[in-house]
Amino acid sequence: MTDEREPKDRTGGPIRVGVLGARGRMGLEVCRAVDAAADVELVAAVDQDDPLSNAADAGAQVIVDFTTPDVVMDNLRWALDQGINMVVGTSGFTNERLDQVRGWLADKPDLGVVVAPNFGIGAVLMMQFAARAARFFESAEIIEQHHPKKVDAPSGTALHTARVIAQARAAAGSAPMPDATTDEMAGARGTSVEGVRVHSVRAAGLVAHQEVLFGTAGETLTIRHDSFDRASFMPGVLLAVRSVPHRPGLTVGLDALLD
Ligand SMILES: NC(=O)C1=CN([C@@H]2O[C@H](COP(=O)(O)OP(=O)(O)OC[C@H]3O[C@@H](n4cnc5c(N)ncnc54)[C@H](OP(=O)(O)O)[C@@H]3O)[C@@H](O)[C@H]2O)C=CC1
Ligand SMILES: O=C(O)C1=N[C@H](C(=O)O)C[C@H](O)C1
Repeated sequence: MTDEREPKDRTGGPIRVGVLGARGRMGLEVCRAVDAAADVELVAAVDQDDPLSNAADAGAQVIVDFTTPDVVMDNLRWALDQGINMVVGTSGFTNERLDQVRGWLADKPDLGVVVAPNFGIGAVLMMQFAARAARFFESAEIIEQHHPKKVDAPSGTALHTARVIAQARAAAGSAPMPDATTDEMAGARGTSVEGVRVHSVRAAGLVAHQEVLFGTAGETLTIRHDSFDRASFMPGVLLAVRSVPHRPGLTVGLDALLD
């Protein structure tokens, strides 16, 4: 996936990349990864209080956003208005937000946006395996674990996983999950995302981890993914940066890029 023979931009030069959230945990790692790859070039590193126009002025062809859920939609709108493709890792994407992005793209047929809840290849596979397993089990619960500086809960990955499990169960006509709880302290059963219970753990020492627990008569299946280092996300980010100039419209998740 980091093959340097990948197509570069249409002029044959390196793809010019701007990073938003460039001084954050992910942004710093993305700047390093872009610097280290021969077929992409870091032209702008923008963080809080820097003008977004730095990225457009530097001629960015792709903007990578790892900021916060409260500013990412404004960043997206701005980049599309500037005619710049976007790769978005920032969490907070509801179905409504995705529809809004599709609406913005409707009159920009040459532009592409990739929104990926998780750029870790193992995490993408974990979500695919969970979707495949969903129809075979009566019960499914998600336990996500992250570092305590994470601002959102549940994680974007957990929300996406819950949605794909719910879709697979609906398509299979699965019955509601068994759960006789009637006496519950608030939060004890996590939160329900489209009928799938999600539990969020925050603890020092963690990076990004998720278990999907399936159960049915006499057996359970646990699918677990661990990111121990943010380097785990970089092959996926670079894959999206290389792909997005050739993928008009909205791509959600890395699945289509890995086929
Ligand atoms: N899809 C994936 O694979 C992954 C997604 N994420 C997601 O990425 C996001 C960022 O995570 P993380 O790097 O840990 O968070 P950080 O808080 O470390 O980084 C966010 C950075 O964005 C900056 N920022 C805030 N507002 C703006 C703005 N308007 N313009 C430019 N920069 C801005 C922040 O500045 P300041 O601190 O000064 O406010 C900070 O430097 C989160 O939503 C997280 O869930 C994280 C890992 C992987
Ligand atoms: O904030 C993080 O760290 C992460 N955020 C993403 C999410 O919300 O799922 C991806 C990964 O879990 C790391």
